[in-house]
Amino acid sequence: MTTLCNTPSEPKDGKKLLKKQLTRIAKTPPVNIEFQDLEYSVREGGFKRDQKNILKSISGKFSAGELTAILGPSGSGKTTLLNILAGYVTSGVTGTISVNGRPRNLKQFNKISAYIMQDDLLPQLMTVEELMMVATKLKLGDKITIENKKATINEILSVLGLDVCRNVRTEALSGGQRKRLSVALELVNNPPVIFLDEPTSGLDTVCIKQSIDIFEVLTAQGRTVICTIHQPPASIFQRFDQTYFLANGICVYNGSTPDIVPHLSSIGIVCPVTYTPAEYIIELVHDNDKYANDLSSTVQNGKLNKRTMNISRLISVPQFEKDMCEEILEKSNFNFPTSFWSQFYILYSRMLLQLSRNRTGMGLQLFSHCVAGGLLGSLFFGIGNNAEMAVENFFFCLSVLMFFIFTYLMTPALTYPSEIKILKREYFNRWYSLKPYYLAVTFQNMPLLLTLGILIILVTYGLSFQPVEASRFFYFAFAGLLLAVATEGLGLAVGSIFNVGNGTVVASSVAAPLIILCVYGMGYGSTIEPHMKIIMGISYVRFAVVAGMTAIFENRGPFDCFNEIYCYYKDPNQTLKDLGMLNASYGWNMLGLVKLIRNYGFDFFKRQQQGQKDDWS
Ligand SMILES: Nc1ncnc2c1ncn2[C@@H]1O[C@H](COP(=O)(O)OP(=O)(O)OP(=O)(O)O)[C@@H](O)[C@H]1O
Repeated sequence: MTTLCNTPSEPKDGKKLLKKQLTRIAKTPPVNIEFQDLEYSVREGGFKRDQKNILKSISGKFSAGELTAILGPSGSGKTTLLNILAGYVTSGVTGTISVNGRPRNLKQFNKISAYIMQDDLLPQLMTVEELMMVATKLKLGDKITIENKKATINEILSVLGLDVCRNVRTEALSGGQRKRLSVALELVNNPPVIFLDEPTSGLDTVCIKQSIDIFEVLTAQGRTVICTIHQPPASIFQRFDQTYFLANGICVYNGSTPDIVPHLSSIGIVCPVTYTPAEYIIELVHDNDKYANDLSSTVQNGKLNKRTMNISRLISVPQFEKDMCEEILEKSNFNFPTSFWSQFYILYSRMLLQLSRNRTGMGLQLFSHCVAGGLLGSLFFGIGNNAEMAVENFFFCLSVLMFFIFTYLMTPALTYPSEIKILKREYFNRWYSLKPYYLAVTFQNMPLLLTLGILIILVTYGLSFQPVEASRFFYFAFAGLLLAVATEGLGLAVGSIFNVGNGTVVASSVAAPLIILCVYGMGYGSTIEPHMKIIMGISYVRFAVVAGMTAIFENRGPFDCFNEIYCYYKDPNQTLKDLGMLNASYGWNMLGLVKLIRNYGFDFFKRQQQGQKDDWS
């Protein structure tokens, strides 16, 4: 069966027999989405002075029980329309969007809809079943028993044809399996509305057919399934109940798929027999505003729906009377099904599992710490009690802390940008709130950071012959580890805001002034200008260096002098004085460091929230 322009399409009567059903998650209220005079514009160009209209006063309605395709040439605004309907983009949008006849309440709507984005980014190093279990635990909450959760997972995996790869890790899945897994993860809490951006891109025809089979199953159970799609093959195109065509931000067709050819004929456009209607419309309107405008006026830019038959797959929804549907939607409050600590526990366990499986990453970190430890230990070997090496002793302290800065600033700045996409998808689809995620991400690297941090401090402290006093070692190690934690927070902040390329530049540009400010006044510490002291307070590295130096130098006996006639740095306080660190308080500097950790972490957290708000509230 094909849907070339001269062949009739397969009728949609809602009675098509489905091979597999989702019985455990089948109940869902019908949700109809209507939009009127939707406009979206962005500012672009130098100084963002030019206004670009991406969607131009389009209207339309997508109903429950209908599989809808949004089609159009590249750049016509398909993804933009989906982003707006899903609530992912809200700023710069005008017009009305209503859900079941009422203005869309975005918080409620987010709760009842799922948005599967084009980048099917999935957490690495986890199997299909493990990911499904995480999604089920987060989305179904503690009230559902583990047996029920497992049964739900089994059913979804079976219907989506993923049971054969349930123990396969995500990086080994094929493109089609990854896309289906993205759908499976969102299905566990049975969203009545599913948006899919290009769910078939990069798949072969067999995989596309499998995906459409699944969408048909979901639609027939009362869901509203809307997906953007590039030129679909004939056999796929005819399986969509409704098509919404865009060209350059306007709607050129809105109606049932089988009605396209008669509609074109009625306005004098004869679709060649070798084309599918989708291909032909795209070719007609591509770079041809006249055709696009003419076609758009025939459907009043989406206000008119061209359909001559009932295309809904729903025969009736006996279990959901109208009032009941509204009640279900009303009750969709903003609460998460799991508590704060459950979310933290589930997310933290997932992060630890991923970390523990990243053997290469752990091996590299261990290697870099061992190499750096050996290098620093041999460079500063035996200087710890030598008065002539007092300045080198300061460099020793500085070098160990610099190692922490570069290691823990660059690693998250480079690795976090890909994580942030997973966070955006999961948070947008209401898997969890940001606070437990932030807490989990802050603590995720802690076990490794503490182990490797103590290792390098132990090696360098020992090889440089620093005082063998447990308290001094503890204070020095504590300053170094706290600096590493603060720096990792800063690295996360950079990684969450910038992509890898920009993040690298920003991270090194941030580190440079912090280090310059930290060593300012070296050698003339007692004469540092008051305003510079204030500016130096910005550098949290300075707090750690002062705390580290105080830990090693304060309240200790004189250094060994090999030249008895002139031994300037015999008194440890002389070094501290020349560095401007005499009488500095270890406690206050550590407190300053803790405060900055809190601020950097908080900024990161705020940035996440702000970013999400910009996008959809
Ligand atoms: N934030 C933005 N700033 C500037 N231009 C934008 C922005 N968002 C979208 N656009 C532009 O709007 C147009 C429509 O983009 P959109 O991604 O919706 O197209 P599309 O139909 O999904 O394309 P494709 O099929 O190639 O994915 C494009 O020209 C795009 O460059």
